[in-house]
Parts: sequence; structure tokens; C-alpha cells
Amino acid sequence: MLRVDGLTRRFGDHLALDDVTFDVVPGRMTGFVGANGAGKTTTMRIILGVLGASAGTVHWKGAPLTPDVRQDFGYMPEERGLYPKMKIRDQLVFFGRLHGLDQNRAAERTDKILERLGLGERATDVLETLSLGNQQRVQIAAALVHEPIALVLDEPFSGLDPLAVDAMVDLLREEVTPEVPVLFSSHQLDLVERLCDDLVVLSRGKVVAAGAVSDLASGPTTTYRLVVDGDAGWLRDVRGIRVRDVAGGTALFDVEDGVGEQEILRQAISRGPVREFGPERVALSDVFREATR
Ligand SMILES: Nc1ncnc2c1ncn2[C@@H]1O[C@H](COP(=O)(O)OP(=O)(O)OP(=O)(O)O)[C@@H](O)[C@H]1O
Repeated sequence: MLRVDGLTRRFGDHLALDDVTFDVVPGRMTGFVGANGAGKTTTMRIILGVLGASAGTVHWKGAPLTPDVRQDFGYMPEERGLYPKMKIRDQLVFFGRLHGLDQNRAAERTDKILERLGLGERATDVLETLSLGNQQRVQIAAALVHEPIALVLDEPFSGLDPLAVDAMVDLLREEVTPEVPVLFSSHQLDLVERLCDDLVVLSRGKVVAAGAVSDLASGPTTTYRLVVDGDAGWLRDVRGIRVRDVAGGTALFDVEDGVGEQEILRQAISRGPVREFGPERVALSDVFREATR
């Protein structure tokens, strides 16, 4: 497991990270979200050793992460960092070699990944002649070529069209074994909700929410939705609930502690047909908005 433990980072007077702690569990995709400037890139750079921490430690399997172990990580930096004038196959083989693969293995892995990303025919093209989307595919290939033991990806899907996102996600799922923890940052909440198992929400340098997406997004709710024939305005006079919204026969309301939602349902039935009644699922965007307020 990859653990970020009490990371703090100052830039002059500015506290960019304030005691940031979270786990990235192997075999699970962890989404890292937060508004611009929240500290995601800073955290990722510290994990990769590109930047030092003012305090705190990064742990790998219970021990402080060493440069040797980090060499086996895969990283897709925000500023990217491939060579524009180098042929993509040569480039990927080079990265594989940098991470310790021998020439044959680096070439084998490169060819497999390029094929998988639909870039087999472009292998001898120079990077800068590729479309931006394809350059981004090569960038993810560079992070994967050496069969990394952990993956840290800074905005890997930004600027990609939905088909390219799907291709990249398929590749990630294929390449990422149950031993590999994956941390990726993203601004696209819909994507995060679709892809991630776990989520870490950062706001102004602090972790404000963390856990399984399924728990965070649909967690315990006190909000209910009722749809009846006729007008649901009578709910406004019911004690123990707070009406959020009524539009004709559709109402959204919060139930206060100690008030049974079944009692509200009974009252609704006594007034006429009930078409829908149930807890309102909290969307991830609401969790995010609430957490970063
Ligand atoms: N080298 C630096 N020198 C000074 N301040 C910095 C430096 N790097 C980052 N910061 C500041 O630290 C804070 C966190 O920045 P960071 O880039 O980590 O945020 P982020 O969550 O990745 O944002 P974005 O989503 O916009 O990339 C910001 O206020 C930023 O201005």
C-alpha cells in the first residue's frame, strides 16, 4: 500500500499542503480531486520525489519510500515531459531502459503498449507530429512501459475525447494488477465517479473527504424524494421535516432526527396515490461541493 502520511509543504508563507494523510490501496483506482490550487500536483510531486516535503513521509508497504523503490513507480507529470523530436518507439524503449528494463524487454513492452493504444503504425513517427490526444497516449505509455509497481497520474485524461478516455481506461485496467495502487487526479467528476474505487478530496491543502466512492456518493442520507398525484405542498406544514423543494406533486425534503420517514409516507398515502418515495442518492458533485466549500 502507498501511504501519504502527514505531508506538509510551504512555499514561503503559503501553506500549500497541511498535514495531508491518505492511503492508495493496491488494485484500486484512487481519484484525487480538488479545486485549482488545492495541492494535488504538489502532493504527487512529493510522492515521486520531484519535490521535497516540509514535513511528513511517503510510505510504501509500511516503510519510508526509497529512491530505489520509487524507480519502479510510473508517473505521468502535469507538465508531461516527453521529447518532442524523438520517435515514439525509441522514446518509450528509452524510458523502459531508464526504469531498469533490458533492451529486449523494453522493446517488447513498447510494441505491446503501442499496439494496444492503436499507435503501432506510428511507432517511427516523431512525437510532435502526433495529435495532442495521441501524444497523451504516448505519455501514458511512458508511465506504463516498465510494468510499474504503483502509478501516479496527474490529470491523465484532460483534453481527451470520450473514446480516447475509454481506450486509456481499458489499458489501465488491463495493466494494473491487484498489487498496483493507482492515484490519479482529475477535474472531471463524472469520470472520477465512473472510474474510481476510492476518492480523496483536497481543499486548500487539506484532505476534507476520503473513502470508497460508493460510500461517499450514496452515504447515509436524510433526504427523501416523494412523488404524488396532486400537489405536495402540504409537506411544508408537517413537523419534523425540512422541505428543500416542491414542484407540483414532486417534493424533496430532509427528515430530522427521530422522525420516521415511514410516517411521512403514511400521511402521503392517506392523501392519495403515491408514485415514488425513497432516499435521494447524493451525487458525487454534491459531495465535492460540500467538501470544498
Ligand atoms: N513552486 C511553487 N512555488 C510557489 N507556490 C507554489 C509552487 N507550486 C505550487 N505552488 C502553490 O501551491 C498551491 C498548490 O498548487 P498545486 O499545483 O499543487 O495545486 P493543484 O491542486 O494541483 O492545482 P491544479 O488543479 O490547478 O493543477 C497553489 O496555491 C500554488 O500556487
